[in-house]
Amino acid sequence: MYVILEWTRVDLGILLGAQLQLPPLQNRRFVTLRECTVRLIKMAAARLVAGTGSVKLPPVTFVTGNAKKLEEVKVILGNSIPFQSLKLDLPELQGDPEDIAKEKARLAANQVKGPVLVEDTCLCFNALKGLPDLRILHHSYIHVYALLLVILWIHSKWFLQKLGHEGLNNMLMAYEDKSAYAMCIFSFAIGPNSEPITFVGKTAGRIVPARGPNDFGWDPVFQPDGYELTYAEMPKEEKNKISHRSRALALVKSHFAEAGYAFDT
Ligand SMILES: O=P(O)(O)OP(=O)(O)OP(=O)(O)OC[C@H]1O[C@@H](n2cnc3c(O)ncnc32)[C@H](O)[C@@H]1O
Ligand SMILES: [Mg+2]
Repeated sequence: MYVILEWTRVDLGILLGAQLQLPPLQNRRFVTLRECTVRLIKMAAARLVAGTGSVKLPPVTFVTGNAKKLEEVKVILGNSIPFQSLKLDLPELQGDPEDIAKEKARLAANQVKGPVLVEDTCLCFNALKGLPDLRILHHSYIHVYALLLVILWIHSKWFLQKLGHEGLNNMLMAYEDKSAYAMCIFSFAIGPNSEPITFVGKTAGRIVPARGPNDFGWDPVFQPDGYELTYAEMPKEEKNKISHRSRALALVKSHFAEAGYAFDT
């Protein structure tokens, strides 16, 4: 039976963790008793196997073909997780965002033959009713698609390249609801044969006519809630404080801290 525990720093998990000399499970408000026990046992077992009190890993490889992503990841992670980067053009997969991220991690781990981190990012519009067919969208916009309730996510380079910033705005022309969210999913695979795990970060905002430098994807058309500036207009440090990417990476960092990985240098 699952028992829901309110997760505080003085609860059962912390007490168990302290007994086992394990780091606390961070950033979790609720956790099942079963999940807590399984995690603690897994971490303890991994450390016993490693024989050193921590799990030893070769350096993590962050695989991306996008230099702008890499810039942000470097700044956000700082020295918290030692990693190297590798530019691989992985296929632009379609489907459920978490599945895409996991598949990317599998493909990357198979090539790297070691621990990898990948990410998949998408911009999701809340208003569009119906999946657009790009060819029709280009000519007569959205009239044909008024009936189905759908969240459209724009997660491929190809989509943005085809439509441009104006095209993204045009898609929402007939709708009052310009709300959207940016979503980033990191996936970590410890090696080629391990099941990848995912970490999701989201930032809510809306789609606006393009403003600011045009050097990173859809940044000029996304204005996060609570701000008068688009991502592109914000100083980088400001974007990194509230971005979908930094929120997902906060979870990645917590995971690494909980697992207590140590890295070969
Ligand atoms: O090799 P990967 O990591 O897949 O790099 P990519 O450029 O293909 O990246 P995605 O598939 O995740 O992203 C799809 C599109 O979203 C854009 N994008 C990703 N993160 C963004 C961000 O923080 N702000 C604006 N655009 C972003 C990116 O430039 C692509 O055009
Ligand atoms: Mg991609």
